[in-house]
Amino acid sequence: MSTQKTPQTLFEKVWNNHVVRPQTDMTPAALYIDLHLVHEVTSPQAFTMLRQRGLKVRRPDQTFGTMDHSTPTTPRNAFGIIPVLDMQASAQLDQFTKNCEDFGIPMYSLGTENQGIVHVIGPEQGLTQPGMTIVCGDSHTSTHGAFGALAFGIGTSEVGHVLATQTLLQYKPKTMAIRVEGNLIDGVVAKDIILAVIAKIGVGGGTGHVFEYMGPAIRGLSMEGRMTICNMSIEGGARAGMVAPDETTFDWVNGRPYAPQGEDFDKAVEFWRTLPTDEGAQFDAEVVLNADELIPMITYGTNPGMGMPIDGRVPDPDKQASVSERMAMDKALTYMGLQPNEPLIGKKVDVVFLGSCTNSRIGDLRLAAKMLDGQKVADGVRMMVVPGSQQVKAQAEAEGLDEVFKAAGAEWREAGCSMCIAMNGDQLAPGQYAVSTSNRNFEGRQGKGGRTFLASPLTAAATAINGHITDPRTMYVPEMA
Ligand SMILES: CC(C)[C@H](C(=O)O)[C@@H](O)C(=O)O
Ligand code: SF4
Repeated sequence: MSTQKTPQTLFEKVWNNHVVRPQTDMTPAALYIDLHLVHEVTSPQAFTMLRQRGLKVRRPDQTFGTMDHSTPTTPRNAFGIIPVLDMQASAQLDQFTKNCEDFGIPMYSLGTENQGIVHVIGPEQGLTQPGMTIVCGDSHTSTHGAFGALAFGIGTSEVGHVLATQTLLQYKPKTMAIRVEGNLIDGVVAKDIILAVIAKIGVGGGTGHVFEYMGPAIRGLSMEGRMTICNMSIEGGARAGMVAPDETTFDWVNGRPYAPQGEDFDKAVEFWRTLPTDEGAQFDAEVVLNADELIPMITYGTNPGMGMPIDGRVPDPDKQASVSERMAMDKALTYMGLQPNEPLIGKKVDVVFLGSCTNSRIGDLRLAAKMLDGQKVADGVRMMVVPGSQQVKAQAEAEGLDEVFKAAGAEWREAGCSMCIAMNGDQLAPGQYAVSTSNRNFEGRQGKGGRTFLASPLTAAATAINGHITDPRTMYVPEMA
């Protein structure tokens, strides 16, 4: 009898480790959830359901809350408090505090030292660890997959289910390998990789799949770069995105407050080393990209798949293969106020937004600060710098990055989702153009009538200086990568 085990992918290992009840032809699998993150927007009805049914939270110790979406990012008042002027937001935040208190869930409230965007604080606190299952009522939960966790967004009724049972009903997704060969050239960063992936496969390209990003270019990325990439997996239609854990991962997790400590950490690492995809394991699909050929990317349209190399021209709807593609592109270009074949370099912008769970970590801020050091944001351009968490903010201030941004004329704000979603007072005015480091460019996403170009922090900083869309390679400081 052969003792050889069938080679497994990273996803399959994590999935199999968490199946409580296997999937059948008729029913989904029940998966055990190691970490459940909650925020103020998608949890209220779930808590209402618990109250109505007289249920408790099954594992409050594996549940964690933070305030992020509807929190203002305006400066603190004389008492060090961030005032919430919007009545609805204020009521939502109060309700969230009450829900977490009533059910015994630890939570970071507005302005406190660890508060921030849910997908920034999980990794930062060491809550996010390799091999875990992680869910949150938020599509960008895919971010946590950068650690080799299986992490994905769930709906509000599922939030209730996980709160009550610590399990989730799921059909097993397929797998897709996204192999990025070669090495990035100067001025090209993780955000450009993921924008290129989505431009290649389209916003529906990953539907029903979990991505595993692999290859030398991914191995060469910092944890922050890997998080940027996993974050936008959902924008390629995927259920989740993962990167196999390695030394970069272990070093990053080591010493964080909720990470295993001392000997426990060593034991954990031993286990984490068993997680990477086995030689010969099969994926259901594969996509290959070459990092050497990538240049900075930017979107021109109203979904994240409408992206192109920054030195390209806006595509012509008439040249699209199908009627539906022609119509979609026509509509997008009309909304964006762009002409077919127009170059984007040189296009004037009104706002530059550096922030969101895609690009608001310390590495993103350092990158932009290097570009902005000693420079000025162009006249007539508003640049907002919004750290992803209070910890990122404190770190940036300790390094003097806030001074660089302020001296350049940018706004230095409190932590939160901010203009990524425009539900907290930070938003574009109708017709305004923004280069944004966030992940979504849908119509009205950053404010009614606002028009978004998604790009990297480097492209954002270069654009802020010139006041028009700029290829960061033309302003590149060598030691920047
Ligand atoms: C509010 C929440 C449901 C939403 C999401 O799930 O992604 C938000 O975070 C977003 O980015 O659009
Ligand atoms: S920063 Fe943007 S994408 Fe991320 S969780 Fe907040 S609203 Fe969603």
